[in-house]
Amino acid sequence: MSFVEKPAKPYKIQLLITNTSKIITIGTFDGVHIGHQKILNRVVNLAQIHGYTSAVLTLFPHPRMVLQNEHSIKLLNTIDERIELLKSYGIENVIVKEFTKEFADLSAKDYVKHILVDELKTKQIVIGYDHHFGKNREANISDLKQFAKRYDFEVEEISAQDIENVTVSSTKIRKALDNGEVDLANSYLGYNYFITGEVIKGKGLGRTIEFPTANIHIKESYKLIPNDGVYVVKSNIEGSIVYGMMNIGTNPTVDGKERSIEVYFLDFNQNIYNKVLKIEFLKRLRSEQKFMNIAALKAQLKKDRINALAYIESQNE
Ligand SMILES: Cc1cc2nc3c(=O)[nH]c(=O)nc-3n(C[C@H](O)[C@H](O)[C@H](O)COP(=O)(O)O)c2cc1C
Ligand SMILES: Nc1ncnc2c1ncn2[C@@H]1O[C@H](COP(=O)(O)OP(=O)(O)O)[C@@H](O)[C@H]1O
Repeated sequence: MSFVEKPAKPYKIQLLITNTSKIITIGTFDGVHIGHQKILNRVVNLAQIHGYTSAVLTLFPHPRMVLQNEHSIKLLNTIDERIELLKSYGIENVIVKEFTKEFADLSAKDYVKHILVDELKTKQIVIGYDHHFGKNREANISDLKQFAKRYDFEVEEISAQDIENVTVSSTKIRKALDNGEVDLANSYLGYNYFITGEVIKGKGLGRTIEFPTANIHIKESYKLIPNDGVYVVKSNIEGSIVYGMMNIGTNPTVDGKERSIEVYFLDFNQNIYNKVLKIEFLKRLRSEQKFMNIAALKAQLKKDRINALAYIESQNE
């Protein structure tokens, strides 16, 4: 199977903005990693103390996609995944603003007055010391503190020290995944890196070698796919945890041209065409190889299965 890179469609998100006083933090939060989680925790705790709604203002598409027209940029989460992750850490109101050229052109004052104060009813902002905002990133945290006095909200600054103490970054996680180091990425994320996609028809070859594979189609072309290779993975299929081994690559043995993502699920025999699966990466087993023939590939798949089972057993002890 293949997944075709389509240009990202303009994304319209209609999410309810609650009509309540809010404590918010603002950012891209790509990955929602352990550093982000610390900030989210602070927002959730303060919201409870003050009786505010905890909220995140996040922008989509990524500013670089819009301002530099960079379509090659890959993100750790699709926008839907980002919303779900933010909610899973206790954020009550996730507000996604479409990042357009017009949005980027808002002056710092208009952004604070119209969006943060009037529209979102912000009472407190938790934000990093180096945050910039408004047209051309014209305003900084000391400007924000001036606005706070004028419009009656509070600013809690996260210090340079606190930010440097968190040695994790979205960039580091992207690099780890580009190298296939999923266990390193998982330790930075605080959860297992995952993809979400629909099971589509492949060439029908897998079944003939007794390794049927679910071919996964990810509709968001900006989603980062880990480096080509074979991985132990896990999914929840209709309430049951199912382990599997995934191949990401071009299937050189059968002279494949396009990159595909396919999973052979262990101890599993169900038709799952058209189902949308969330699949977590657990461990990298090996690189994709070109074998002499299909029999050699099949022999390797049997070895992969033994290695995958040994890994799963070692984790479940
Ligand atoms: C765990 C796993 C590992 C694989 N490793 C390789 C590999 O190293 N080289 C390769 O050419 N194909 C590899 N494949 C892909 C097979 O070539 C592929 O499953 C087969 O072509 C069937 O494709 P289909 O589902 O589109 O019919 C692997 C598949 C799986 C599930
Ligand atoms: N153990 C399994 N792992 C993955 N898919 C399975 C398994 N058992 C049955 N299936 C089903 O078989 C399909 C894969 O069969 P396969 O012969 O590889 O065809 P295709 O190339 O069209 O995906 C999957 O999409 C799924 O619906």
